[in-house]
Amino acid sequence: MSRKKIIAGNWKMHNTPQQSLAFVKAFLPLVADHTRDEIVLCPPYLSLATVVEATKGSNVMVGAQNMHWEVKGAFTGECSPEMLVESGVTHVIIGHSERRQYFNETDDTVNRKLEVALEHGLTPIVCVGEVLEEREAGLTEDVLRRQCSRAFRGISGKKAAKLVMAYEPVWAIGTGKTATPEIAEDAHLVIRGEAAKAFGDDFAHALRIQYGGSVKADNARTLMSQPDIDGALVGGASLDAAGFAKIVKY
Ligand SMILES: O=C(CO)COP(=O)(O)O
Repeated sequence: MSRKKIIAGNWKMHNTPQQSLAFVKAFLPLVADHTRDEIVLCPPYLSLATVVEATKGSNVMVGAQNMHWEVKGAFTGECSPEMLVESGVTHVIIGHSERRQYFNETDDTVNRKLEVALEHGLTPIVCVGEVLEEREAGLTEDVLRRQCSRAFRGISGKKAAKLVMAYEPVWAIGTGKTATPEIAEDAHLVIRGEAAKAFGDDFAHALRIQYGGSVKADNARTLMSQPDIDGALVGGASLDAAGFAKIVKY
């Protein structure tokens, strides 16, 4: 079975609503005929509505970069799954390493968010990946197994059908140091193995696993030609419409 690749741009804290609109206007014509892959833009919260509106009827979907696990409540500064769904958002990134590093995201909160995202019909993109010290200490596989098994805890394969995983080695994010296709492929196999343990072989076989970390137009094709790399989660290089379109069309 071939897995449809999913290529997502994580804009992080870039692009005001006006800047986002200008991006979408430039980007849509460049990818209008592209049906081979799923294309997702993940703007910051305040630009979500603008991007949803501007991409309506197109082949581009919209994801959030985070969300809370509760539907409502006294959680100042947070955004709920219900709010995302009502805004026309279809995808949500969960457990990005920057959230783990700067905003106290843990394997446990990732698990709670994953469960709630699935309950609300969102397509979760769950990020896992080791930091440099862990890789150098030979702990990559342990870290990936732990992050995956904790993220999947208590979740049924039936419910998890929409799940997308992203392998983002932290040492490759924003550093220009891309993982070699072999390193990425090995990590993807570990993640697929954990999915098989949690949800069964058929599920794992259908699961899409993106690679993220210094993906550029000139390395996208090599990465995505690996058998277990099913797309890309692109940071810096997704901020330029023409450049990101090139990645999408790798
Ligand atoms: O964190 C990333 C995507 O979520 C990757 O960022 P860069 O593509 O800028 O390395």
